[in-house]
Amino acid sequence: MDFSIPSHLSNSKASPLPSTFLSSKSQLPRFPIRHHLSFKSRNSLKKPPLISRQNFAIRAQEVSDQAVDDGFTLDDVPHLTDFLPDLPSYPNPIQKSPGYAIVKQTFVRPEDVVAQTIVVQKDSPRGVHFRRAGPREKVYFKSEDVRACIVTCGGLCPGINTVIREIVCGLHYMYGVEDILGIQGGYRGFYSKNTMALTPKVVNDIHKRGGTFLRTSRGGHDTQKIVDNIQDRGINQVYIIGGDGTQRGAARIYEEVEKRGLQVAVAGIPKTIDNDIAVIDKSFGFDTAVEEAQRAINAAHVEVESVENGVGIVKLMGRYSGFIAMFATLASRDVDCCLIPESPFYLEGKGGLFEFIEERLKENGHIVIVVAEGAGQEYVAQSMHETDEKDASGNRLLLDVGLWLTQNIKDHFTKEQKMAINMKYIDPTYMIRAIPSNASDNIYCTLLAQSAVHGAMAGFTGFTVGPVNSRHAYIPISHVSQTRTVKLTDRMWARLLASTNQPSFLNCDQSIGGKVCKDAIDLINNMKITSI
Ligand SMILES: Nc1ncnc2c1ncn2[C@@H]1O[C@H](COP(=O)(O)OP(=O)(O)OP(=O)(O)O)[C@@H](O)[C@H]1O
Ligand SMILES: O=P(O)(O)OC[C@H]1O[C@](O)(CO)[C@@H](O)[C@@H]1O
Ligand SMILES: [Mg+2]
Repeated sequence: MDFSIPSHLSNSKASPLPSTFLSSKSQLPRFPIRHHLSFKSRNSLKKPPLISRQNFAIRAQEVSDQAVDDGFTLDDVPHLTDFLPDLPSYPNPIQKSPGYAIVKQTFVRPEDVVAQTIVVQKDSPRGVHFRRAGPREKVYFKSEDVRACIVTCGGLCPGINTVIREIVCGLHYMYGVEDILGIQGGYRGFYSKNTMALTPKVVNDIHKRGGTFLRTSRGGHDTQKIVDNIQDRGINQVYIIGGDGTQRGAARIYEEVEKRGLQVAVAGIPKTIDNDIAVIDKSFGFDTAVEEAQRAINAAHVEVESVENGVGIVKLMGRYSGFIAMFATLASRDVDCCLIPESPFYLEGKGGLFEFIEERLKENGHIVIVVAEGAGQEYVAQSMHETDEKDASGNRLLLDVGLWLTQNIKDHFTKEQKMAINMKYIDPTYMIRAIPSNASDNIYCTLLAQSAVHGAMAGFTGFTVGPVNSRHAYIPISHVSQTRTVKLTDRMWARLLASTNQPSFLNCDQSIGGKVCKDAIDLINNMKITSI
């Protein structure tokens, strides 16, 4: 095992690091390293040696006294040697693979990190950084000893099959791994279904299909049973593709694996159609879904502009986050109003939706509204029989805001005999996620899969891979299991309002809309101003 300090770090002249990275005394990198203590078991484990890995020479505790006050933090991911300090390493076989043999810089430099915030001011602290993803000089598995498995959990998303395919091909063609198992039907598949052998031949065409080749499910996460099964089957690399819930489950698996001291690398690949995963730039399949949503919006627009007083409503996915609706609206320019879960709205009175619809109908003869499925749930609940139904994973089941909105608009205009309207309601929710990924998502999926494979082979564990400011990084799982929502105070929402010229629903004069407006204003006042 090579725990020595890389030569370029022990010699300041040869170091590629800027001088501020280096301590004048030791010439070691002065990175304060933040480990994820949310993985509680870390504390109880034996401390690794001072210089524990090939990549970063010293650990947080030891560098704290040397750390320069430039606010640089490495938000590090765990490594197998943290709890298996005597694990041997091997030269990375990738340098002999046909693809990489001629690459100029085959390996990611150990000190390469990715900044979480790239817009900074001259004097601002350097901030949080993540390890850059990619192949490392040393690996902690012999190819012939690897027994990998792949599991997909949660809802569908374009590109899952591409990720599966590229994990299999990446393991096989880059690292010569031949033993790869598919876990079928989500987490519960670990202990209730047979596995299937995955080879490049088996997965060759699957990226052309929507859905997941391995099938999926919600619920059924039993950490003990899953890790028992991993142990019984001799699996030592686990690739887990799924959303925020899945990543929380992956964190539990990692913790248990560490507790049992198993040489098992746990790698998460973030998947969600809602784009609600924190830290990463964007989730795969999101662009494909937004593109597919254009077809529904376009259909609504064609319908409503061909009739008198046409009102088109398109319901799109987005349980707690309105990213699909927001981006589909911005992309389309046929949408007059976009309603998302994060932005409260109201129907009646001044500044309300009815008033806006009437104005647009008078002005243009038609209107298109995009509504995210999670929008306005509290109002729907007031008029429908509220239930507290949850899916198998514990996610609240949503009431149908599309039908509710359609009915309320119809009632308003017909009952009050204001004007005869022509309502067209389109609900393409599942259609936008059940398709194969587009070209750019396919490439993105390939990068995610290959980065995950490099990370696991290099012995990293308890990590999720994803792009942060366009560079792929290894991110502690606990970060990405938080739900990201649209921030009304970010410029992107302002851009949408400027594009549609829809009401912001912040007029608090009316009694009917008053509570909702007040909530919205309170919400905005309590938000930190950020920008995109
Ligand atoms: N806190 C948790 N601990 C352990 N497992 C969890 C946790 N939350 C969710 N899971 C498991 O993760 C799997 C997927 O969760 P969920 O159905 O919420 O989908 P998701 O991964 O969030 O994807 P999406 O929301 O995009 O459909 C389920 O099998 C569920 O049991
Ligand atoms: O497949 P199901 O269980 O109907 O889930 C639908 C949900 O999954 C998502 O696509 C992803 O969380 C949501 O947008 C949607 O509410
Ligand atoms: Mg989720």
